[in-house]
Amino acid sequence: MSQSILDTMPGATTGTVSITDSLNFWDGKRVKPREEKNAEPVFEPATGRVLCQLFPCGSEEVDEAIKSAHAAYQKWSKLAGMERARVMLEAARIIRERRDKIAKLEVINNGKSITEAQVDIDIAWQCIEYYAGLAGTLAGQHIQLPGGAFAYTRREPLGVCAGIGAWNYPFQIAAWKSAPALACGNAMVFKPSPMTPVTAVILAEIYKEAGVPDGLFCVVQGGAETGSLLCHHPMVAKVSFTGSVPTGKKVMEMSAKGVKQVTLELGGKSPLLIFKDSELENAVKGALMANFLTQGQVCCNGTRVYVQREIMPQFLEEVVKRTKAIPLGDPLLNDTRMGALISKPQLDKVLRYVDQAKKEGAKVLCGGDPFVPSDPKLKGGYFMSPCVLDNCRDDMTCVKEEIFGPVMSVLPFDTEEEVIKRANDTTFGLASGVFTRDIARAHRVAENLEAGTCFINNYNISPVEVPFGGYKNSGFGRENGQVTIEYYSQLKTVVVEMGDVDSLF
Ligand SMILES: NC(=O)C1=CN([C@@H]2O[C@H](COP(=O)(O)OP(=O)(O)OC[C@H]3O[C@@H](n4cnc5c(N)ncnc54)[C@H](O)[C@@H]3O)[C@@H](O)[C@H]2O)C=CC1
Repeated sequence: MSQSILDTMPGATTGTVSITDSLNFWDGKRVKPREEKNAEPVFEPATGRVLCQLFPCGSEEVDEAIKSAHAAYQKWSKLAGMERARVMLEAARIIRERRDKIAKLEVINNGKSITEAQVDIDIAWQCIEYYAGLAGTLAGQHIQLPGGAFAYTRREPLGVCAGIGAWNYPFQIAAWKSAPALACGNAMVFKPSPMTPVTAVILAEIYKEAGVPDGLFCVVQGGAETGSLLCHHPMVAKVSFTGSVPTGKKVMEMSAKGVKQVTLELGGKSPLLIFKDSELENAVKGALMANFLTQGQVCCNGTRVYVQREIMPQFLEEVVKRTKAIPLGDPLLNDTRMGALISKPQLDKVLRYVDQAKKEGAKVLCGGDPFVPSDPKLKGGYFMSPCVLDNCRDDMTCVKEEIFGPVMSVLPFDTEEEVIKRANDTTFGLASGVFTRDIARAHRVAENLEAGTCFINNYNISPVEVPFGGYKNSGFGRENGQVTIEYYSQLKTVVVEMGDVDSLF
């Protein structure tokens, strides 16, 4: 039981945890893999040790999970919103109570710093609490028609929804997808990234403990194959996906075959515009928040930092000073602010981007190297020093492609008109940001940037009340906020005749 792994967390340190519990969950319990074949090792990023083995679910297991979700859906969808809310609030309470233990387990599997993981878990329970609050408000409309006839609409769930997650926010993504789904009366089968399989099943156990019907939130483990089984399954009504653009396109294609609804939360290469009238210290802090959370592996990061030419020297001096001072190392230590990247291949990929940037003429002002902490147990970890690149141009690879690592590209600009054009010259459109003291400019820039979010005088804050999602290739549909109810429900119109049928025939 998860209790046991969570209960070992208070004393756990980096490099000491192994997980042998099975990581699938349906019918209200952990389920052993049917066959222990095609095992994939799951690593602890801070040490490079094997944390556990992942056994991908095949078609029979996926089918079993979906059927168990469907049975739960039939019970759950008949409850009043207020009844669902009560169970969800209990789940939120349990998460809040175990927050530090869950955060620790998340760090061991993901490599991010404990301070950040604690925030992630807080955002997860807040999201469940928020949608619990909305569950009781779901309602339709009443429309009067001629002759006393009338119509009304019912907001109904979709059925079994599939959630497919990325590895950068494992527990939080599972909460962001399941909370609105469950609030609307749906069930969910969730597939975490095969690199971070460990905490979604803790969420499943907590929902169960809070009182959801068995099967309401299931976890199937696996990679692309298991994910495509979910997308193709005829009993899945909707797929909500977080991940890369190429995979998102495949998910949409597969879902189209069954006319399933999709929400796609994909990658980005977001611009951050810093005008010369900005409060410089805040702008610098904003640029760090826009680039270095979760070792830079954040989809909405503002990795193209456009700085107005007049303030470039002061900005660079301050940003480099603060970047060099980021405490890097054992992610379970409270003082650490940057941990390890998710995997060796991801680390190598990010380092290659830095090399490529140098070849194309960028100047490394700091970082961009592999980092070996002095603690011997961290020698095999996937660490690199956070990097600031100067002398960047819009046509460079590091400015055009999503790096998904701690690499900030800084570019000079002269005018507002010019920088908006350059900022929008991308196929992505997830987020954007602007620092300025000029209130009219701030709103004008926000209006003109082609992105799903624009942060004014801050960056990367994501309160659960606020919708989150992309423009252009960064996807569509939204997570968080009231609007997400629309993406997990459908409207039924009921038309009521009060007189005789006026037939044309
Ligand atoms: N917009 C957003 O909210 C976020 C976007 N991302 C994006 O995700 C990427 C990094 O995450 P990864 O896990 O490497 O992305 P990925 O696209 O490789 O995988 C995402 C998920 O899809 C699954 N998957 C892979 N192939 C599949 C297929 N053919 N059918 C169904 N499922 C499949 C994976 O197993 C994983 O669970 C980055 O590009 C990043 O920008 C990451 C986090 C948040």
